[in-house]
Amino acid sequence: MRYVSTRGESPSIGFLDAVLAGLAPDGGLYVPEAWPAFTPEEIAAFAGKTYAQVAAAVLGKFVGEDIPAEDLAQMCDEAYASFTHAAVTPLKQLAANRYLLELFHGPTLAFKDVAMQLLGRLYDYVLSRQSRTMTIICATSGDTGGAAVEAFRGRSNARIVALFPEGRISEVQRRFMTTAQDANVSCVSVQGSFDDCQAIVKQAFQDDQFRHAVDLSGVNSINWARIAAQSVYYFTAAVSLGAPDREVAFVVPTGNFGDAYAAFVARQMGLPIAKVVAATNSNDILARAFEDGRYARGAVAATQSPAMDIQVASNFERLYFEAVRRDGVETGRAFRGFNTTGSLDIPPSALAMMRELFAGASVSEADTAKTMLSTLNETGEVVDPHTAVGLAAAARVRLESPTTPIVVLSTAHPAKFPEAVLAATAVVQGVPRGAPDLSAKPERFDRLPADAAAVKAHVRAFAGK
Ligand SMILES: Cc1ncc(COP(=O)(O)O)c(C=O)c1O
Ligand SMILES: N[C@@H](CCOP(=O)(O)O)C(=O)O
Repeated sequence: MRYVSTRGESPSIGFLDAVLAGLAPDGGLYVPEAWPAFTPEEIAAFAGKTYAQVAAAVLGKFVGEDIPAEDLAQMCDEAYASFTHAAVTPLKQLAANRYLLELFHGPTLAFKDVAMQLLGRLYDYVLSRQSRTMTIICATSGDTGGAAVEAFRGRSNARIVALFPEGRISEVQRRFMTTAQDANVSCVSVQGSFDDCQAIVKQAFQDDQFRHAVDLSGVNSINWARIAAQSVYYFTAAVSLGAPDREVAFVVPTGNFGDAYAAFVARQMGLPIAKVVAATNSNDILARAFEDGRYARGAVAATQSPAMDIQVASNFERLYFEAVRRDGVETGRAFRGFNTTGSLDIPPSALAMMRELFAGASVSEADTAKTMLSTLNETGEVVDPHTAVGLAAAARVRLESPTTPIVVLSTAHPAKFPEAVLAATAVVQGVPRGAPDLSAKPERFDRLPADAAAVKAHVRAFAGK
């Protein structure tokens, strides 16, 4: 399996090289050169398999010859043994044809653990064989950073720098990063937004000298292994609801568009997905793009669902690339232009292709809070504000067939956002049994301006390069 850049100007590379590379040298994102697929019989055979077994089968399609099947299977077994629920990502029925897919049973209580627990092992596997130590940089609006720190802390062949926007993530999210005392972890509070943090990460990858000096890698959803690992739960959920003989729709709380795009990947591989609704908070760049065909950045607003306070949805470039029939020159032109002007007009044929699968829905702050309360009253479930955005969007979904099950992704445990949960529902939400109480642990982080040069200097000093 080879990987090509969405901007068409970088040579194709193998799976492990794509994983370690982060961004392609031309500034694009890596995608598979051709889509691997399962037959309906192969998908049906996932029924009754463990999560780790399905993960190994799905990931195996992307890994190709780069990792022997038994090694990949062992990594999947170990990664998903770190989850506290036997099903790893259990489905919970809320009403007729309405389900929650709980993705928060990993060590940092957010869906990011699903991919990150695997990535930590994948890096260890490759880097130990190459006797190499890489510097990982990641931008976070709260959850990627914690999951990445947890997955990489204490590892001898990787150091990690997590950039988070100052004052714009919850205290629990921050503590999942900043209480790690391991010498290979550096957390940085950046005086700016998540978009600033992500732009700095992308700039760092495009500085060849810096990239080589620190041996840079990235574990945001830039990294194809993140997307591949996140496509697995669409298979397990859909199969348990009757796929491949029955279509399923998904509502995905969305920010950087990695998770919703992973649903597209699952469909490319043969999973019958009727619809994917990208549910946003008031940072609604994607909802607007699917609605009016204009992908245009707005000012970032702080919301109760801070992990989705994003106005530049990195993975939209991957979808655009598909929608313009894999024209790398056009994708490069469009996204270089977007970086300069802050907007791009989606060609009508590309928009039509996107709308075959995707719809957007933007949810107000008032509706998010109301949904947390009504979900508690009607189902007894306390949900986090990101999940509530998904549930509120799901209430608006009209599908061609009313019997198609609608699965809302529950992307974080409510304990990560106790203030928002308390304000909306009057419930005092503590961390679940077995999860660490980080509230009294000392924190350790640096503060920097939203400036790529300052961050790169910090990373060099941290890496000793
Ligand atoms: C809790 C939570 N929900 C939803 C999202 C949005 O996911 P994505 O960025 O893949 O669109 C995030 C951030 O990634 C998150 O942390
Ligand atoms: N919401 C994310 C933002 C980064 O997304 P990623 O999927 O590209 O890592 C976060 O919580 O950090």
